[in-house]
Amino acid sequence: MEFEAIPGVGKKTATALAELDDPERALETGDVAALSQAPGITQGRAARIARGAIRQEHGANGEFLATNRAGEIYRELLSLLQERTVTTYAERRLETFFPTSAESRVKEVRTFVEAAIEREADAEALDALEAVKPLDEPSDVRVRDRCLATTDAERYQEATEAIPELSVEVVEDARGLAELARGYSTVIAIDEAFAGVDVEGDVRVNPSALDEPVDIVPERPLAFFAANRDRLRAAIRVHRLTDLEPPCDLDALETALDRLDTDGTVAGDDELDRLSTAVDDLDAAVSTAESVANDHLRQSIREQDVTVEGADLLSLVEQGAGVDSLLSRELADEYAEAVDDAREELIGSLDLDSGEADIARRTFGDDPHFPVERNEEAISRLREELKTTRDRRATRLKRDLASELADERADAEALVRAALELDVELAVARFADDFDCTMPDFGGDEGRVAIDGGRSPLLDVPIEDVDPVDYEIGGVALLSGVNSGGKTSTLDLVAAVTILAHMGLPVPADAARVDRFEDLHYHAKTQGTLDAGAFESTVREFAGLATGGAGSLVLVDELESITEPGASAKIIAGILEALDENGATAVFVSHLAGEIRETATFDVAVDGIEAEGLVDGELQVNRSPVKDHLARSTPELIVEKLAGEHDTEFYTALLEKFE
Ligand SMILES: Nc1ncnc2c1ncn2[C@@H]1O[C@H](COP(=O)(O)OP(=O)(O)OP(=O)(O)O)[C@@H](O)[C@H]1O
Repeated sequence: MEFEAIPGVGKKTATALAELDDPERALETGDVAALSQAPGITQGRAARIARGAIRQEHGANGEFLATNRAGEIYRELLSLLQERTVTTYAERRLETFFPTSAESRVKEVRTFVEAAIEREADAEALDALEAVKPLDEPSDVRVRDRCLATTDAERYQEATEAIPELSVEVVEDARGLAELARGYSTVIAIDEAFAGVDVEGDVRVNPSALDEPVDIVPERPLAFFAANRDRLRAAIRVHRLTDLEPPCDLDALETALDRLDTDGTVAGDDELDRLSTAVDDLDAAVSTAESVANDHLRQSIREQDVTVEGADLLSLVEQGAGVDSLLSRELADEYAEAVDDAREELIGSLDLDSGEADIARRTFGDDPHFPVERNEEAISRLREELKTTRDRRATRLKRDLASELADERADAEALVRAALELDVELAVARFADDFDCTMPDFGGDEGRVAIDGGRSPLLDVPIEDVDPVDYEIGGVALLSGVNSGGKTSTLDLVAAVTILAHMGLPVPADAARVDRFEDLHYHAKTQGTLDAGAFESTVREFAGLATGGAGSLVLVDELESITEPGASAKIIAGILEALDENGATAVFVSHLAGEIRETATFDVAVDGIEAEGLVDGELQVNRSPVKDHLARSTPELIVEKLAGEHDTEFYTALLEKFE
């Protein structure tokens, strides 16, 4: 894939993307988490890149949102979707949904939505989602007791890139390897030429080492899984709590994670724990055993009546023998018992196996002595034996777990990706549910929008208080109506439904048909009369639309305030004529509908939002515009109300002026 062909992707970003494992997949699926793994790319930037890639793939190059107000409505809708996400991933991923006239893209999102709106999740699943984050690659794994060695500069470069966790050393020959072996516990020579060399120390020749990184650095998968343990556990929980199909055996992955400590070492192995404790407690255990023997012996001596015949005593004294020979002669059994006790104490407290116990027994010799003394040499041997067995076991466990986890890596990534994508789906599902949405009929080419029971999610009233609106547009129309009757809100509703439909998303209505438009021009109400310059640029803007607006949906709110009413009506009539001629679809909200209709050279349709009457001085409005009907205005209704209440000629005369 030519990354630089993606809109918004320059040389630097293209190089960063190329560093990813599978950038094509990430771009195609809008996987902002994977894209943001590329150096220097944030999740926000990743969303923009993914959007560019989707545009390119579907030929969706034109900007659908042609005006500021259209862009604002899109952003408000996007926020409503984003508010319903739990993860930052889903928030950013939703930014890859945009309105477009490209049918294939709309179809693609509609397929996604069909599955998404079936999704359900309870509070517990949403809570589990909180802890799901894109997986992180720990960058600080350094292994200092092992190194790679080569004689070749190119191989050196290759090795530093393939295995950055280890130092790579350049040597001249086998002697260089021997020197390295003095500084590192293990040296791995990666050149074929070293095959068969015999060097002192742990020097291994492995020309294919760079292709087997897990064997060389089991710390890599261990560090990866240790760093991501909580995220993976959360993703496992999400799968268990929802109907997501897991990509792997969840129990097996969980068990493997349980065997891993946060620092990347293996946990939960009883034998390794036994050996580690034995090494740590050895000195203390020997001291205790020694005391046991001495206490025992002291007690025996104290309780013993030793009778020595005079001749024997004489011979002992003459030989210069010490009390030890007396001990050996008279208390041999007691001594043996005391030493036995000490040995059993040592073996028992350190929980030694039979081989280790044989060495441990030598800690206390059979020759009687008082006090009983330990044999330092035997203790050293026992310590060495325990340490070697412990380290060997730790290495083996590490390797086994590393290779098991390395095999699980792709599944683990898929697991987290699925959980994060679920959050995107759930946000769409909840949006659809909260606003009672339906999938619109999309794709006709008659320039029509028909909304049945539409409820604008952008209104300033709670959704349950929104009056449903029916409105159908096609061709060019004026929308008249009472003050605060809901004209602007109707334009907002048409814009929102059109934008959502062009995003491929469900719309807040009982039913809707939205034809395909090239773009949406929505002009918000102009605030106050414009000065000459601003007036000129507004007219110019509409001139562009009037000539090139075929296929556009044009929504304009009260353009009349750009200049004085008489001139405004003429200008609006002229714009409508041009739009009508080139086949655009347009709705212009105006209080001058009557004047514009009279000025226009074609039969412009006028729809109206009308008050059904006044109840307690409050307007009762039918929010759905009535077709081909110039709505009565608010002042007229007030006069009508006064005329009804007071039977005076003044009010009747005023009322007649409106007829
Ligand atoms: N469908 C609806 N359901 C409930 N309330 C609505 C609806 N439409 C509009 N409203 C309420 O009426 C208020 C006025 O609506 P809006 O601004 O759209 O009227 P307008 O006809 O454009 O007013 P103006 O003539 O002043 O420009 C809104 O702020 C909202 O509170």
